[in-house]
Amino acid sequence: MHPPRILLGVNIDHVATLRQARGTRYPDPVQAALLAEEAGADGITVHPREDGRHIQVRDVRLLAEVLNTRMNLEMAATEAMIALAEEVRPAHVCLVPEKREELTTEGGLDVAGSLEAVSQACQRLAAVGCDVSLFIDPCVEQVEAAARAGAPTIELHTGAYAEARGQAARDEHARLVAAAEMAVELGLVVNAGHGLNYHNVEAVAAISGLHELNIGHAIIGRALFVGLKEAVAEMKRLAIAGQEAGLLAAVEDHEHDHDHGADGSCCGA
Ligand SMILES: CC(=O)[C@@H](O)[C@H](O)COP(=O)(O)O
Ligand SMILES: NCC(=O)COP(=O)(O)O
Repeated sequence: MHPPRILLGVNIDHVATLRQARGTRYPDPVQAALLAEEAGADGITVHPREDGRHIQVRDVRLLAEVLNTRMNLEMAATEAMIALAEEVRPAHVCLVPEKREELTTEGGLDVAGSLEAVSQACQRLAAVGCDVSLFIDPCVEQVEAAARAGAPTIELHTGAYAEARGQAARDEHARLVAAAEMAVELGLVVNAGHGLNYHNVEAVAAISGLHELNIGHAIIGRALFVGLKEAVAEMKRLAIAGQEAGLLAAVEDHEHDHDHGADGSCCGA
């Protein structure tokens, strides 16, 4: 059976980065979100940081009123952010680690090391109807902890894969494959994101069991040259093409195993 088409969540943080750089009223991330939806975005992701460097609380409140798809609110599990989520009740909340001095999210949430606190945050958010996801590194320990914390969804941090080259990139890809496989076995919904771009997205979309990719920086960067709608549509085409290629490769592997025996012996002719 063909799995559901992979979804694309568009992160619009960096539209707000440009606005905040001058303290102007433009470009407005809310306008960007509506255009991204028109171009085929399946959801809109925002990450209001504690230091207010891009997305503002005003943006989150307005988006909650006007979005036609779903909001994925990425946030640190602080009291202030949980209160905001309880107020606006986004469809999805993704809990992420946050450091003021970081340029961008450096690693995944240490769910294994803070199981009690993460479980409590998950319960509070689920109580107001949010589907909670945990942004974690692709490692077995964190995937298992996410399942124990009671989150229905994880988002695998693809940053290390995106930054690696050559054999290191293949190794990081293999970690993502293994983490996704384990998460699916544990009954989790599996998303992925961070640092994905027009060159590396297909290999990630090809990973079996992925539900959604969340992509921002590369799309907003490309939008400068081709327009936001085209940038979103192009990314969506690549994600779907990647998923199709992954499915085809899985069928070919299966046929190869059938013809040759899973142990390599030949049983075809
Ligand atoms: C959690 C994550 O991977 C992204 O949302 C990322 O944090 C985008 O926001 P920044 O660019 O502010 O890191
Ligand atoms: N969670 C990842 C995300 O929302 C987008 O990250 P990036 O594409 O801006 O690196």
